[in-house]
Amino acid sequence: MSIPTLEELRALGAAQQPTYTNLAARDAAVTRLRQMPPLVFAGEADQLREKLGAVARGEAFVLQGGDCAETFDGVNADNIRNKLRVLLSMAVVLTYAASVPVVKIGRIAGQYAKPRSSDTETRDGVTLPAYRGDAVNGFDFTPESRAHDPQRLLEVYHASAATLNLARAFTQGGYADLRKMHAWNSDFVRNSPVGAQYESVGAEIDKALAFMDAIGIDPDEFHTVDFYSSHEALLLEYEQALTRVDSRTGSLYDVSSHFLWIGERTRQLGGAHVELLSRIANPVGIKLGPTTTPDDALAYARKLNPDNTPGKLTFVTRFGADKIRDLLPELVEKVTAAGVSVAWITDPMHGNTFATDNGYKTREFDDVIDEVRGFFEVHRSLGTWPGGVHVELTGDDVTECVGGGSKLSAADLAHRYETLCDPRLNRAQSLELAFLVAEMLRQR
Ligand SMILES: O=C[C@H](O)[C@H](O)COP(=O)(O)O
Ligand SMILES: C=C(OP(=O)(O)O)C(=O)O
Ligand SMILES: [Mn+2]
Repeated sequence: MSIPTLEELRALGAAQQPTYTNLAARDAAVTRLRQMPPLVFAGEADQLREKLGAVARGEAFVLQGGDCAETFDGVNADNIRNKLRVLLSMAVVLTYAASVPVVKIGRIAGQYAKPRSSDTETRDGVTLPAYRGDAVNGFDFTPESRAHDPQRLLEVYHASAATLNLARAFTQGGYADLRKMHAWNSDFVRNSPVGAQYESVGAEIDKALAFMDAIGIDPDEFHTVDFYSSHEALLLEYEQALTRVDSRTGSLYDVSSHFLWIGERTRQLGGAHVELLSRIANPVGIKLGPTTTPDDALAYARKLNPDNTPGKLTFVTRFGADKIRDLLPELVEKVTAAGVSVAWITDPMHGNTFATDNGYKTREFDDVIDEVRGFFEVHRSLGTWPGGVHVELTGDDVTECVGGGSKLSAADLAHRYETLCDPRLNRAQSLELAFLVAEMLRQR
């Protein structure tokens, strides 16, 4: 395998790309990115691929989550810690309540570029380029801010490096110690029912740990957590510049992240995104929306995982709660019958987005849960493994998705609607989802 050039990739056709006007500045940014050290090590991507192999075999479950769109402003300790805390808390609930190993992957440290339904946005008669994520342009509604700026690609690199550095410190340096899981949520245990539920899991785990201590078992796994990064591989300039030859093996790795996925809007067979990800050894995912045929899925598997290596390929289905029970069975049946090794994950967010009358893009918590339930039902009926969930969430108490235990209404959304793209589950809704999914897993 060789690294495809940007010219080769562009010739294949690539949807959802920025339109830079200053090509010299674009090329200078790419040249600089090529000199930057890797953000992740190839060996870590290999480890994740092996863990995802266990998922493909039905022996482990994936929790993948984070912002729809990370922002440069969001690169601060509180924001990163809050996101990690909610993800690790959810993982504890799933691991303990369902007794299944959980592979933890953040939509983090690189999730800065967004595909959009429309190239433009109009406000009060003024039309400007749509916001495409901090990797491309600014959210402020001015011509200067909305211009596509290649210098932002370097800022993505630095923001990702800072985020990963703190994530590594938190997960390897003691904060994620299982003995401290009570402290992670102590502030909100008192005023929410799901907090109290979390506290009772914590108490049970404390008892189990005390018992193991007493008989002299103290494994490393209790002190540190294996945590991986992921984002949508959308911007060709960025991902190609960070695709490198691994000196150990001669294989190619995209060292911008451990796991990369291809989005629903850029999954053209024969297109640039599928080509680039077919060349790398990282574990990769592909989002599959309701128009995906079984033949498409088989073609993706041949192209992205020609050796049929378990863990190399993840199918992330995002059909919508109203479609999953009708459309998923045929896909799973034909892929399984062809002997294709794949980890199946559900994204119960992107097929369930709607706008409220008061103008907010939102999702209904019950629809999200219903899609996960449909995903479990289909896999259970076919004897295949429901391998994980992929969710948009934040560690903060935002009001972006309606419903959940606190019954957020459309009128409540104005209170703390902070996302720059899609609505995320807040901290309580995320933990509620974890308990409900743990229950579904337990019934296997
Ligand atoms: O996560 C991304 C969104 O689903 C995608 O960007 C489409 O959003 P839009 O319809 O607001 O453009
Ligand atoms: C754009 C996204 O999803 P999809 O490609 O499935 O629409 C996303 O994950 O934010
Ligand atoms: Mn999204």
